[in-house]
Amino acid sequence: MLQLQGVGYAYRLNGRQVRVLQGVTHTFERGSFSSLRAPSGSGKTTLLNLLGLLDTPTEGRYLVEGRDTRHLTDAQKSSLRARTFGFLFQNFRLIPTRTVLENVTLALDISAQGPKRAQREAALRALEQVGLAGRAEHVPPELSGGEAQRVAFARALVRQPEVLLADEPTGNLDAANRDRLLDLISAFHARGGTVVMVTHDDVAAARATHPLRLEALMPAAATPLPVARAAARG
Ligand SMILES: Nc1ncnc2c1ncn2[C@@H]1O[C@H](COP(=O)(O)OP(=O)(O)OP(=O)(O)O)[C@@H](O)[C@H]1O
Repeated sequence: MLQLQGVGYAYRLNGRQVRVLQGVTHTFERGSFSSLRAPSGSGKTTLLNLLGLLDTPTEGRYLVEGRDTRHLTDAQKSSLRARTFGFLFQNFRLIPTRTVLENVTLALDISAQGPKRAQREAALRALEQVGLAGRAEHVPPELSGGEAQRVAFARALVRQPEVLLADEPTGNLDAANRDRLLDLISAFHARGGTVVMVTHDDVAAARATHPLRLEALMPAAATPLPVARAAARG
C-alpha cells in the first residue's frame, strides 16, 4: 500500500544539502503494523513526514496505493493525505485554547467532511471510543498526559484513515497510559488499519507485526551519517 523505492531526502541548511535518508526501499503492506527503530537523528521523523505526504522525497519514488506521488498536484496530495493518514505525535500537538471536542472536530473541518452537526457527532463518537466523551468541553491543559494523547488519538482517527503514522506516541506516557494507548492502536490494527510507529520503546515495538530498523531499509552504503559529518563532507 505504501511503497518507497530508493527514496532519499536532503534538507537545505545554510545553502548546503544535508542528506538524511538515502535509497530507502520498503513496502508497508495494507493491514500491517510496523514499528521503526533507529538511532536518534537518523531520519525517522523525516521518513514519517515523507510517508504522510507532509514532505516530498528529493530522490526516488513514493507510491500510495500504486499512485506515484511525484505526479500529484499539491491539492491532490492534500486530499490523499486527508483521506489516507492519521497522525499521532509524542507531544500530542493539541490546540491548548480549543476544547477537546473542537480539537477533534477541527480534523474533520480541515478536510471539509460533512455538515457541522455530523462532524460534532463523529467527534463525540471518537472521544467515546477513547473513554473521554465526558471531557469534551475541557481544554487540553486540564488533561493528564495520557488523556491528552487519547484525545490526539481520537483526532487522528476521526476521519477514519487507513493508515496511522505515529511518532514516538508513548514517549511522554507512564506505563499504564502507554499500555492503554497501545491497546487503542492495536484495536485500530485489528480492525484492518495499517500502522507505522516510530518508537524506541521495546514494549511498544512488541505490538508490531513487523519490527523494522531504519538501517535495514537502506543499502549498506547509504546508512545515514551523523549530520555533523554529513555536513562537513557537503
Ligand atoms: N528542517 C531541517 N533542516 C535541516 N536539518 C534538519 C531539519 N529537520 C531535521 N534535520 C536534520 O535531519 C536529521 C534527521 O532528523 P529526524 O528528525 O528525521 O531524525 P529522527 O531519527 O527522527 O531523530 P530523533 O530520534 O532524535 O527524533 C537530524 O539530525 C536533523 O539535524
